[in-house]
Amino acid sequence: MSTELPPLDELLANSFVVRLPMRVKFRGITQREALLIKGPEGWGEFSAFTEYAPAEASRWLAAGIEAAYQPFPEPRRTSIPVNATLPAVPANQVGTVLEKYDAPHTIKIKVAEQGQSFDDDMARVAEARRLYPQAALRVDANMGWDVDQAVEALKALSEFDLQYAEQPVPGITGLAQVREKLRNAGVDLRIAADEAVRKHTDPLEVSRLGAADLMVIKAQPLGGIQAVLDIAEQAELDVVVSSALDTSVGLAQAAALASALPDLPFACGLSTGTLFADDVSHEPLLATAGFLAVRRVDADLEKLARLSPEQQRVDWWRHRVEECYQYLVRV
Ligand SMILES: O=C(O)CCC(=O)C1=CC=C[C@@H](O)[C@@H]1C(=O)O
Ligand SMILES: [Mg+2]
Repeated sequence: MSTELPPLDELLANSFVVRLPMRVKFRGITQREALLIKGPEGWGEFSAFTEYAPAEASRWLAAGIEAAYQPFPEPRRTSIPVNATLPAVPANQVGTVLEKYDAPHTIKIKVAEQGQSFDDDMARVAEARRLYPQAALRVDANMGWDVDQAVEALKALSEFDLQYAEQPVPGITGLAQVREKLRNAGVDLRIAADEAVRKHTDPLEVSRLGAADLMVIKAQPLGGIQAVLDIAEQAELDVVVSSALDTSVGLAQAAALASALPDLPFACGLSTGTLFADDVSHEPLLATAGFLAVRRVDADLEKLARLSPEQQRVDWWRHRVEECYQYLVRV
């Protein structure tokens, strides 16, 4: 990366910190912070989750720099099928949350949330199925189960006809075990790897070991469009592009990634703009009837000013850029 890195002071001079309010709690947060970079090719986003250490967060910075300084790749498609994302809300809120998405054909439902029970998951998925009988449903446990819990839970949830289950347990071997146990029990449910790809030192190990059926790939966590296209090319598994809960600027980069892949067999998790109550552009990247346009998104300066958090958070993000930049210089 070091040869392509712009000077740090140039990056900082063109950086803007925002905090977006969310309509509904997701991943334990109700406000999403991000640092946006204005570059010669357009806007880029750096929004590694605040608990991530610099080594991991630096890949997100590389992605933000790529978006601001490099053109997006030649698209193979101009519109991307996307899934609605349903946070781990109580069953009686499922309708209200999903109503915000325009005619979703695919819905990803969070399950195994800390502090909740398996009955909560069953009720949430049952309600989504009742309201959207034709939709493809998938679940994401974010590693919230152990192997036995996952097998039991997924056997029961399969009743609702699931497209796949994302990262039911931690690790790569755990995924392989869940997959095999489900097969042995006669449950033919695809397993997708997410954290086992984006948080692993080698994102391709899942594929090499055949531990899952699908790989979730994300532009920011994996270091940008080019890095992910390389991973996808080497992977022997189907890939699903997903968001990193980015603002519309980051979603545009993720949609550009999806637009450049040779095959796009599954709807992408890029409808998360709907989870925000406000965004960085007057033309946020939101799906229409389950499809997202492939286009650059420019942040609006008036919005950026209005969404700027207190100075202490601005300083924190700028310092984080400096720390992550040092990592990228060394790579
Ligand atoms: O894939 C989607 O439908 C939306 C994106 C999404 O679920 C996520 C975005 C950001 C952080 C992750 O915890 C989460 C995921 O696990 O896939
Ligand atoms: Mg996931």
